[in-house]
Amino acid sequence: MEPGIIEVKGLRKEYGDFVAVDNLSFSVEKGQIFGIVGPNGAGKTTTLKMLSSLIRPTAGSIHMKGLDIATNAVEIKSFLGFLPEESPLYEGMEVDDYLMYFAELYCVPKDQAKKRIRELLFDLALNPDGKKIGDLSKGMKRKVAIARSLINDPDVLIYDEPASGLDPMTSRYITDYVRSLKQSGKTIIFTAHNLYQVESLCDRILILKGGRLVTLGTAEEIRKEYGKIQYRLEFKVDDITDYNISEVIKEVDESYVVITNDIDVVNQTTKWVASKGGDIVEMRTIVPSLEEIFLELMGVELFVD
Ligand SMILES: Nc1ncnc2c1ncn2[C@@H]1O[C@H](COP(=O)(O)OP(=O)(O)OP(=O)(O)O)[C@@H](O)[C@H]1O
Repeated sequence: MEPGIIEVKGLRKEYGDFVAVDNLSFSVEKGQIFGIVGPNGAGKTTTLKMLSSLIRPTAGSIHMKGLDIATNAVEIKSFLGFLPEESPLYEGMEVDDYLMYFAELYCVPKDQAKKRIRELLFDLALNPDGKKIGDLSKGMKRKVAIARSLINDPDVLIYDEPASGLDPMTSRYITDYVRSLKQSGKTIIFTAHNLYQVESLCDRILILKGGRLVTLGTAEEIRKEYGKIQYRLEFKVDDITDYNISEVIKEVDESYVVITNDIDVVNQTTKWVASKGGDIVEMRTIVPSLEEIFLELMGVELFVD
C-alpha cells in the first residue's frame, strides 16, 4: 500500500509527568477527510498542534508528503493550513487587510492574493461590508479564520473544531464548505464533538480516549466492530404473568416492549404472543449511531425506549 500523505507513528506527548498523547499511529490518504473524536481532554488538540509543528512531540514521528516534520517543518508549513480551536484575530483590522497581511506572510504575490481573497470571501459567503473584525458575529469571525487558513492555497488542512459553538445554519455552512474543500482535492484532518457531523463528513474516523487510540476506521467499520444491532419487539397481550423468555420487558402505553440482541428471543416471543392470542404491534431493528457507539466505548450506559 502507498504511504499516506500524512503518516504518524508512535506519537507521544508528555507535559511534565502527564502523558497527553500516547503511542498514536495512523495514516491519512490524499484527498480524505479524517476525523478525530474523543471526550474533553482526550488529546485531540495536542495531536493537531504536533501535526502543525506548534508543539514538538516527546517521541514518535510525523511525515507529510514523505517529509519528516522534525527536520522539514518550514517546507511542510508551506502546504499546510491550520485552524486553531480558538483563533485570535486582529480585532481592529478590516477583513481584507487582515487576509492580505497573512498573504504577505506566506509570500503570496499581491495580485494573486487579491484574487484569492475575493474568491474566499465569495465561497464563504462572507460580506464584511467594511466592518472591523471585532464587530463581526462569531460565525463570521470563524469564517475569517477559515479564509486565513486557506490564504496560501494549502493541500493539507488541519482544523480544530471548525464548526463548534456556531448556530446550526453557520455550522452547516462550514460543514458543507469542508466537504467542498475535499472535492477540490484537499486533505483534511479535523476534530469535532458533533458525531453526526463527523459521520456524515469523514472518510475515516479515529476515536481517542486518554491520549490513546480506541479505534480507527470508516463509520461502517466502527459500527460493524462495536455496534450491537438490537431488535425491538412491541406486542399486546391480555396477560403477561407467565412470560419468561426475556428478562428485560417494559410496559409502554398499552403494550409490552422487549429489546434484545438475540434473534431467538424475538422468535420465541412472537410465538408466545401468538399462543396467547395477542398482537405484534411493531418489530424493528435498531442500528446504533456513531454517537451511541462512542458513548458506549466511553463507558456511558445507554437506554433505549
Ligand atoms: N500545555 C499544557 N500543559 C499541561 N497539560 C496540558 C497542556 N495542554 C494540554 N494539556 C492536557 O493534556 C490533555 C489533553 O488536552 P487536549 O487539549 O489535547 O484535549 P482535547 O481532546 O483537545 O480536549 P477538548 O475536547 O476539551 O478540546 C488534557 O488533560 C490537558 O489538560
